[in-house]
Amino acid sequence: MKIGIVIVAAGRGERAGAPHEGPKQYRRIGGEPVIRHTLRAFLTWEKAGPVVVVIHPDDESLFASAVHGLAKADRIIITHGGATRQQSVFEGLRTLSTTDATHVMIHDAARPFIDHPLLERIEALLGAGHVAVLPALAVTDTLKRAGENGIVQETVPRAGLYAAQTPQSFALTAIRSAHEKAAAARRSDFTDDAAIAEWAGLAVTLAEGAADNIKLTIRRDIAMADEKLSRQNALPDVRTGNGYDVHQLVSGDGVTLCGVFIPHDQSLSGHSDADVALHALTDALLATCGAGDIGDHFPPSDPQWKGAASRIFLAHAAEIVRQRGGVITNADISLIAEAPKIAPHRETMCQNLSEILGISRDRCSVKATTNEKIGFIGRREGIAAIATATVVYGVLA
Ligand SMILES: Nc1ccn([C@@H]2O[C@H](COP(=O)(O)OP(=O)(O)OP(=O)(O)O)[C@@H](O)[C@H]2O)c(=O)n1
Ligand SMILES: C[C@](O)(CO)[C@H](O)COP(=O)(O)O
Repeated sequence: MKIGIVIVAAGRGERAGAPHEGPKQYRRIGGEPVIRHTLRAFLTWEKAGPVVVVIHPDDESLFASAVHGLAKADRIIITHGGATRQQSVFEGLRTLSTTDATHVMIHDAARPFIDHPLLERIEALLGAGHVAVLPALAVTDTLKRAGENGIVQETVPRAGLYAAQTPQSFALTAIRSAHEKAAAARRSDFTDDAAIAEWAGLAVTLAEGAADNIKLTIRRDIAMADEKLSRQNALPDVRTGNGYDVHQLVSGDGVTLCGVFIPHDQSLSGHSDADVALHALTDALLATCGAGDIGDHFPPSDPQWKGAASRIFLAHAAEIVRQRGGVITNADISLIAEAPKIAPHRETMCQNLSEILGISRDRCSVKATTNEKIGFIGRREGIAAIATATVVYGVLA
């Protein structure tokens, strides 16, 4: 099973009003265009195959700037839509049929809160052989039918009634031929693909929808979505990372710890200057943004790092953190060493951290303990370091 995605984004959003603000799928919520949120959800879902986006011919440049810099956006196949949602979906299906997709999830660009658990529920049903899957929520309000005069005519029993969502998902050939049949029958009044599937005689299976997966339809929906995301974005994104490193002690004339050379009757062995403390802190910083570890950035197999000062590694990690929008708020290192004595050098070590990381001295801490003569550290066979970094992301965005 290969699941292709069709995202329809060719509508004009008339019910959202304010045409001078552009189509609703390009308006900004939480600082980004609606469609960027929608696309990110699919592009980051590892089971997604080809992604077709159906846009209006007038929106080429709006679309290009909406996806600019979005990870994996180069996978998107763009096609042009028609005058109705039905026609736009049909165009998307035609385009998707040129790929190796066997199934399709058809989604509204105007539903930016789609989440992976819902995609997984649908995928499980498709995988179990259901030809058409409709995410929907049971209606919970009491339903009334009213005349144009605003007078209620009846209360409609809500038992068995569901509000349809997207992505409505199908075996690709089945939904494509249902659309072809509808076009041949000149039926252009379907508001969703499940309705076309039902009309064509396909069995449509319900999947539990998601309360957050609303369609932005009127202006208020967009304002509420913006408020919701802005509230989320306002929460501090505080992350901590930890790092651990150990290097062997061999006979020598001193060790470098936190950038300070301490004369000693042993040295730390390693490819670089073997500054175990800065290595642990480098890993801790990288861990706050999922950027791998020190070995990924400075492989020991690379001769250019032979004898290198480890402050280079730490400065590089700090730069990665900054590029990803992080502000380093604390750096804490615990050294575990039987000897040499660390205490006389702690202040210089903290000042080194402060200078390399570009943060104030009071945000840096170096502590040391012996290992009570126990184990490899106690036997002076090695020195270990544990580091914790605290970084706040997004505050400068
Ligand atoms: N000709 C159309 C009409 C709609 N859509 C897309 O279908 C989704 C759901 O449709 P809807 O909310 O009705 O969007 P609009 O048609 O844009 O809104 P309106 O009906 O208010 O004009 C939206 O992502 C919309 O861009 C589309 O691709 N092509
Ligand atoms: C497909 C759909 O999102 C399912 O709820 C919806 O039917 C499309 O939009 P419309 O507002 O009904 O035109």
